[in-house]
Amino acid sequence: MTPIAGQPVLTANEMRAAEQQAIDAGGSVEALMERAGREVARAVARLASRAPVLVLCGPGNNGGDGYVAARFLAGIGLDVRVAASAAPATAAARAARAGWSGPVTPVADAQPAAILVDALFGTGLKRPLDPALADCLRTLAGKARRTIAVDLPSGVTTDDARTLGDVPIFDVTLALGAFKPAHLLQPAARHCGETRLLDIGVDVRSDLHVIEKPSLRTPDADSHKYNRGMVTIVGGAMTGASLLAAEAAMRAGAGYVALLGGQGGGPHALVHKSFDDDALDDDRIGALLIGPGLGRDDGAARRLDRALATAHRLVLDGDALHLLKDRMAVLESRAAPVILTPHAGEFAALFGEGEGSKIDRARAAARETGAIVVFKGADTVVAAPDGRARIVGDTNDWLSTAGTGDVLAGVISAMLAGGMPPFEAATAGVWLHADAARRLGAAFIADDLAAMLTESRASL
Ligand SMILES: NC(=O)C1=CN([C@@H]2O[C@H](COP(=O)(O)OP(=O)(O)OC[C@H]3O[C@@H](n4cnc5c(N)ncnc54)[C@H](O)[C@@H]3O)[C@@H](O)[C@H]2O)[C@@H](O)CC1
Ligand SMILES: [K+]
Repeated sequence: MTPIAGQPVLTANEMRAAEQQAIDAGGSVEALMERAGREVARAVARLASRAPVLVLCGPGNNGGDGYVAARFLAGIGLDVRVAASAAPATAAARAARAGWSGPVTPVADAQPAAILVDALFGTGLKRPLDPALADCLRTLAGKARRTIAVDLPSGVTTDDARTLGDVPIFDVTLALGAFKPAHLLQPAARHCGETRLLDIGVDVRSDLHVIEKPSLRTPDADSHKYNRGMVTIVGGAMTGASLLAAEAAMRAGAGYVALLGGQGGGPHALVHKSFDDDALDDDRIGALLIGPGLGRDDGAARRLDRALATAHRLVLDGDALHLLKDRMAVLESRAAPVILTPHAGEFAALFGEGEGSKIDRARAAARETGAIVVFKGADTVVAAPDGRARIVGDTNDWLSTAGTGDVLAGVISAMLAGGMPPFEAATAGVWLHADAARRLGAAFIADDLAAMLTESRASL
């Protein structure tokens, strides 16, 4: 089993191309399938603890993997039964079927077993499952003690991570050769349960990766508050949100955090200033954050216009994104980097529903604006205008509470002010935010999250 952090994520076509390269380099589909099936069998054997296994095989190569896995599992003495939804339709699947010496029953006649292995469809799924087959899959999954999907749960789309119909929630999904978007993006990801990556000997590359632990500079004898990074936050109607962002920026490592035009409060280390040209024109500002608690009235719009007119590196969040809708053209004219941190609603308001997966949409928005786009959610995606993208691998659904977005905006601002390039700053911020949430576990509030950043930052 390979750790998830830093791993490349491939679409169905990219995976096929990678497999083809392995074949062109002297391999064969059959050899890849043999390896995939053997790795699946190893993983299933560990999960099965010698309980009876039912393998469901589809017509394609996913089914082929199922037949090979069944052969290996029987070879180590497990009680294995195989049921097929259709006859094998590829040469490799036919060869795999021929290698299975036991009986094959129709899926409709299959008896439930403690361990269910779903090898019906993988990256080749084209349409919803036939209703009768989907029904059998749900029933057999419901009666199993443990459900394991080979490559992908049958019924989820690989690239845009949709569910076609009522797909069971699996306990474990064994990703073959590489993670695919469906393993990470919602709603498909939740149907995968715990995803484990199996190495099938295919060299995989992508400009989309799971976010990994960043490497950050620690302060040294030459450090002072300004070269650690100065974050200036533009305040507004709701001071609490600005204060959460401010505390997060400090605990993520910024050397100096100032709040302009706020209403007081927050840690003593936070510097309060009025919102005026002097405060904004300070060229020591490493990142200017506007949006958390800004409000949406004319005063807020004036503050945003003033912030956009500066030459500072900008992080735009919350209300600033709402107000940005009428000001998109300004982004193109800015020389200094901009990071946008929309959640789904803000994203749709700015860029529309768009085409394709969340990754495709984030990439298109980054290309269109020239900004780094942090498309937030349980499956946060960070995209750069040049096509690089990262996706969070470590999620905690307890982050769905008020103020956690303000905390993220503060962390990203601290990374940007500390001198990281904007794409790296955004991904490092998302990692720190997720790490703090992981440390907190459950039922935390945004204030706890901001406070926990000290530990996350210290762990790097
Ligand atoms: N290509 C390769 O070299 C390798 C592929 N591997 C496996 O192969 C899988 C991809 O194989 P395939 O491209 O054959 O695709 P799948 O096995 O996912 O399924 C494709 C087959 O199912 C049919 N189909 C699609 N949706 C259907 C539906 N809703 N109802 C009924 N039939 C439907 C298609 O017409 C086709 O016959 C991967 O997920 C992985 O498990 C592994 O064996 C490793 C090697
Ligand atoms: K499957």
